[in-house]
Amino acid sequence: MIQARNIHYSIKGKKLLKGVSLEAQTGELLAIVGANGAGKSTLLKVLSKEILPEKGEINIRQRSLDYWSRESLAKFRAVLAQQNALAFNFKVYDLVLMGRYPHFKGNPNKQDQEIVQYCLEKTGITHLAERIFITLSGGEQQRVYLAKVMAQLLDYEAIWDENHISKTPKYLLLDEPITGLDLFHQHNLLQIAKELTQKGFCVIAILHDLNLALQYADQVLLLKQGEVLGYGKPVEVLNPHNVLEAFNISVNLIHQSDMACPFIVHCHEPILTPKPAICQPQHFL
Ligand SMILES: Nc1ncnc2c1ncn2[C@@H]1O[C@H](COP(=O)(O)OP(=O)(O)OP(=O)(O)O)[C@@H](O)[C@H]1O
Repeated sequence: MIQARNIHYSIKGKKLLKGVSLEAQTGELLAIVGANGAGKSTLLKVLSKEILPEKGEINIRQRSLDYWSRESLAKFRAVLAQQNALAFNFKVYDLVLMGRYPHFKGNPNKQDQEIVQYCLEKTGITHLAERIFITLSGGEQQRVYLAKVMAQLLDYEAIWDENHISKTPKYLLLDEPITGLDLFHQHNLLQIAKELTQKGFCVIAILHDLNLALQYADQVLLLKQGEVLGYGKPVEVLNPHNVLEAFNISVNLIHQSDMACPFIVHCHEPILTPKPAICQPQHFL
């Protein structure tokens, strides 16, 4: 379980996170949603120990995040950041193999290589293995990042046994993982994330597409200006009232009998923008 309690974070006097708490279990996909600038990436950076909160507590595997060194965290926690800065002249295969670095000393063994092969296959990039990373399209690059973080965390047994559940919990933190992906690959990525939850992973993903959050998340954390506006089951959190409050847009939740979850559509109601004061004729009198 990853637990965050009462997290506060400020930068240059601006409060970016104000008392955020969450609890994500293994076997669960938690989606973090909210408008641009709501604090989602900041929260993910705090959870991944990239930045330190000024107040609050984070526990992972029943121990404070402070307890874990970066090296030990790298064995069971991987992060797909929004802006990656990988060494771009590497071949795709070598970049994905870098995901295994926390696990081997010196040279990768056969198991590391098989894990890499498996992750290339799962993300549909085996045919790109010998390509130089910078020559790939944006969506292809995004799948390489996914393959790399998968390779970092997967147990060898998991590639042979689809029912394998990791004995030690794994944590995958994804910041807007579907950026640049086409519709097929958006669903493919989230299906992989779901499968990983069934292998003993806890996945926390920032998503902008609320319909994908409804479809794939077990829980949703809705942020507004650094505060939690809603936290719980997707259909409960992503109700029209909360969506209006968080995104300033009117929506309806459409339920269809042949669909497992409702979907959100924009409806053309007036939105709650602060209206400019309209001068009434008497003001001119
Ligand atoms: N280093 C910084 N200096 C000043 N302000 C910052 C800094 N980092 C983030 N912010 C501000 O903090 C707020 C939250 O940023 P954050 O990146 O967490 O938002 P977000 O919810 O991930 O947004 P988006 O959906 O646009 O990616 C934003 O207003 C951003 O401009």
